This record gives sequence, structure tokens and C-alpha cells, in this order.
Amino acid sequence: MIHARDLTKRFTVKKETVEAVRGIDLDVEPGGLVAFLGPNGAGKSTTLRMLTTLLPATSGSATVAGCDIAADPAGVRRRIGYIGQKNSAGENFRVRDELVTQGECFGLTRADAKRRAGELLELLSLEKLAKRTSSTLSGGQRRRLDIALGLIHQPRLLFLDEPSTGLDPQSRADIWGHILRLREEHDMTLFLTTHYLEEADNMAERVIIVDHGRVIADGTAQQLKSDLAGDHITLTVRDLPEAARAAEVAERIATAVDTGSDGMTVRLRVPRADTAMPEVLRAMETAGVKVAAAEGVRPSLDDVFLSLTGRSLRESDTADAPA
Ligand SMILES: Nc1ncnc2c1ncn2[C@@H]1O[C@H](COP(=O)(O)OP(=O)(O)OP(=O)(O)O)[C@@H](O)[C@H]1O
Repeated sequence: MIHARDLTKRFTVKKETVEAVRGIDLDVEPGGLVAFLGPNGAGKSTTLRMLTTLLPATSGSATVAGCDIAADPAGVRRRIGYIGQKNSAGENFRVRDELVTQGECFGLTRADAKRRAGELLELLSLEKLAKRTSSTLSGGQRRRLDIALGLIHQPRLLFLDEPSTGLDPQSRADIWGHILRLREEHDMTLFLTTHYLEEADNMAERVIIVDHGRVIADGTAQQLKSDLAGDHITLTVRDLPEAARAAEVAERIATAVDTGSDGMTVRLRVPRADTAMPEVLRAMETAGVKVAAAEGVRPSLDDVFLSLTGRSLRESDTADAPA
């Protein structure tokens, strides 16, 4: 569905060059839900804009929905939907009229556009709002209208740039309900960017992490967490000398990394906490360390990013991007 090779984008602003995307390779098969994740300025939107033909690539190539982005941008646009970060609906038009007009823009007859608008109003739960103007809609309702507008021509592939950013938790959950429904009931391929680690973790089948314009990790959230971050084990002991002894024991465990202690808590990282825990507790017992409590914690995608870059995804910014 998406095949990109060495895609790059360079911007020149006031004689300064910004390497926004530095050689991205991508292969996305039909039917998946892919989350493109990365800190501010990582190059997510720029990649999306190149794949959707809104921005020409500096170099590299890509085919999207079977069409070459450079040779046949119109073909790409006919086959995909794109929901950008900003609302696309006009302020003073009624919701239904907006959808009908969009349908006509895509070459539908008025009757077909009306029928399609009716389907989309139902699909995105917008029927009760059909006569309202978009300026009167809430943030979540507007986002649903944006998605409906992006679906008017029945694309098989939908790009969404930060579909849930700026919404309250309830509206975010609601938007996600609709996105998952599109995927399940309409067999669409969805490619979206998000800042929310938990969303990517829980909803996407595949997570692609980008940083400084490059892909630095690609896999299921589960794979990435097991392969790149590992589980954390924390042990609580009775006093500080015992904590120091426990940290020494932890360091000698072959599968453990990032060992250390903080007060009476000792932590270590292992590939899997459930299988490592018995060995860890045995080693402590053999060394005469009395463990008061032991806990295994699954990593987050932020731990994955941290182990790859030494930075937290939550706090990363463009400030430390290399020139
Ligand atoms: N039109 C432009 N002109 C100059 N620089 C640009 C332009 N668009 C993007 N950039 C720069 O390219 C880099 C990547 O930007 P991009 O918007 O793709 O990042 P992003 O990962 O989508 O970030 P965010 O999560 O904040 O939306 C940034 O350094 C940004 O400032």
C-alpha cells in the first residue's frame, strides 16, 4: 500500500538548511493500522505530506496506493484520504452541505454526493449535527467532520496527522472508536501520526518511531518493548547497606542491565521480568539479602525511545536536533 525508498526532504529557510526527513524507507501492507511516532520536529508531518503529494520530496521515491508520488500525484490523491492537523471544514457551512460539496469536488453527481454524505453522517455519528454550521461544533465533533470529509471518495488508505491532538480524553476515546471501526468494518489501511504514546501502544498494530528525520525503530509495540527496552524489576529491602549489597548481586546477574539503587529500592532491567524474577530472588537469597517486596513492570514506548536515544519522548524537542 505504501512503499518508500530513501525519501528525503530538505528545507532552506533564510539560507539555513533544515534536514526534515533524511532517508526514510517504508513498506506498509494493506489493512494495517500504523502509528508514526516521534518527538516534535522529528519529520512526521513532512513525511506524511510527501506521501500524500502535498509536498515534493527532495530525493527518493515512493508509491502510494499503487501510484508514484512524483509521476502520478493525481492518482495518489484519488486513492487516498488525508486528514491534516488543521480543520478543513469552512466555518459557515452546514455539516451536510459541506460533505455534499466535497463529494461534488471529487466528481460525484449531486445525487451520489448526497447519498455518500448520508452514509458518512451515520458512520461518524454526525446525523444530529447535519444542519449545524461547523463553527458551532465542539473540537471532537469537528474532528469527526474532518474524517468524514477525508472519506468522501471511499479511499482504501487514510492518512491522519495527529487525529486526537487537542481533544479532551472523552473526545479522544470517541475519535479512536470511530478510527477502529473504519479499520474493522471498512477494511481500510490507516497511517497516522500521534504524540500520544499510549494511543500508539494500545491501538496500532505497528509502531514506527522516527527521530531527526530517520526511522529508528519499527515493529509491534510488544516487540519493540521486549527487544529494545526490557522489563524493569524493582526490589525493596530493609536498609541501605542491604540495598548496596542487593545492587552488587543484581550486577552479577547475566541478563540484567541498568542496575542501580535508590534508597531501599534496587532496580534492574531484564528481557522478561516473569522469567527472570525467580533467578533474581534466588540470587538475593543465596547472598543473604532479605527482599521485602519485588515487582516486575512492563516498559512503555517511552522506555523504548529512551533506550534508543537516551532522551524521553515526552520531553524531546527540536532543540537538540543536529544541524
Ligand atoms: N515549510 C517548512 N519550512 C522550513 N522548515 C520546515 C517546514 N516544515 C517543517 N519544517 C521543519 O522540518 C522539521 C520537521 O518538521 P515536521 O513538522 O515534519 O515534524 P513533526 O515530527 O511532524 O513535528 P510535530 O510533532 O511538532 O508536528 C522541523 O525542524 C520543522 O521545523
